[in-house]
Amino acid sequence: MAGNSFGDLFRITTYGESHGKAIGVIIDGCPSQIDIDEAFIQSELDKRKPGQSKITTQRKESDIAHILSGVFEGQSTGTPIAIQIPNEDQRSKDYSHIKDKFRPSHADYTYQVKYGIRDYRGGGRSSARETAARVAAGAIAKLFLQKHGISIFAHVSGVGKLEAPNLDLSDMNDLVRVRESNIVRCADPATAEEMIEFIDQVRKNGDTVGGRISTVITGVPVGLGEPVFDKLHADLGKAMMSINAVHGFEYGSGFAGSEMLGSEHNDIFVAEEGKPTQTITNFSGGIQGGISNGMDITFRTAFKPVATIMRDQATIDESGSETTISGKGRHDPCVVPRAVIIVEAMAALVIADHLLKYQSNAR
Ligand SMILES: Cc1cc2nc3c(=O)[nH]c(=O)nc-3n(C[C@H](O)[C@H](O)[C@H](O)COP(=O)(O)O)c2cc1C
Repeated sequence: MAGNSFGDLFRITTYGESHGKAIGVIIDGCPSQIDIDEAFIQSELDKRKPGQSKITTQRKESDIAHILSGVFEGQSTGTPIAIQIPNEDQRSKDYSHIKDKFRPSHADYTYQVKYGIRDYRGGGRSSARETAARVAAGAIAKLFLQKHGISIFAHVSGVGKLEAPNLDLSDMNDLVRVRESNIVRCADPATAEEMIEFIDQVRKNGDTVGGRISTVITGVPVGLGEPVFDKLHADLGKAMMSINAVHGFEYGSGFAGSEMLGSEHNDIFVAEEGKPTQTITNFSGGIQGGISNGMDITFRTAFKPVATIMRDQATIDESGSETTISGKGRHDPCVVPRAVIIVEAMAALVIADHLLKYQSNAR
């Protein structure tokens, strides 16, 4: 199975399946002398772990990160950092009823046809359990970026047709506090309440619902991103689209920009002596020509309603015969509350990779 690594200079390789012994990540290229705050890595994993609230899957995993290498006396040594997270609460028998069946809109059919073998227990490698390894690596990337004054904030801005109003992004600490004060991780408390109620209703109906995550990255200097294929937004797009269940990515004005006129959409420069050049608006989402322009980087990621619903559905089995399938066990009615931290992690990995390219003077 190819494609288990991501990034060029700040590079991760993840391994492990949902119902194997453990999942983990090897991080290559993390610079030396970064303070590796283990409590921070754990707090990031805690935001993704299952069983957090009534609106997430009830699988119970403590998701304890074990750092196996690359850290000495609390600092990165510049050698590969390996982090392993054991699997605990597998209940693999919960999946025996779908052993020979293909879940509609999941990865069972494509994996079976491509590889001729698949770990049906929770989807094996196609399970979003793999993303815990990315969150651990993303935490290391965030610690590296912190040293350079770069911060990332994401929150749930939409669930189904519910949409949070645009936020004032000036106080990131306060936004994180509000986001973490509600189980849906929306930084607008009134919308959060509506979202929670809606997701709970969907869950009681045995169904699932999609949602959107908005992200802002502050403190990125001018010049990150390569001008042709490895544009900063292209790499962010790949990172986001590599997350399970993601169906859409847009940066800056995104699809709404295509409905505007150039005279409305152009970001006008303001030059003030002694200050970095700014633009009045930021429809470019902080990236022009594939290169960061010093403004906040903004993007949105859209997640589908995930496949496993607690209802009977028509499907086919491995012999191609028609059959029915019904979700059993523990599943997420809406994945965005847990995906917020995955989005932040993948964004951190992209920015860390591009920051290293920028520092190595690949301009
Ligand atoms: C945090 C998170 C949790 C998920 N939980 C579930 C789940 O409980 N049930 C499910 O069917 N899919 C779940 N998914 C989505 C599947 O992993 C994904 O739909 C599947 O691998 C097929 O890939 P695709 O949707 O990207 O095509 C989850 C995704 C994320 C990001």
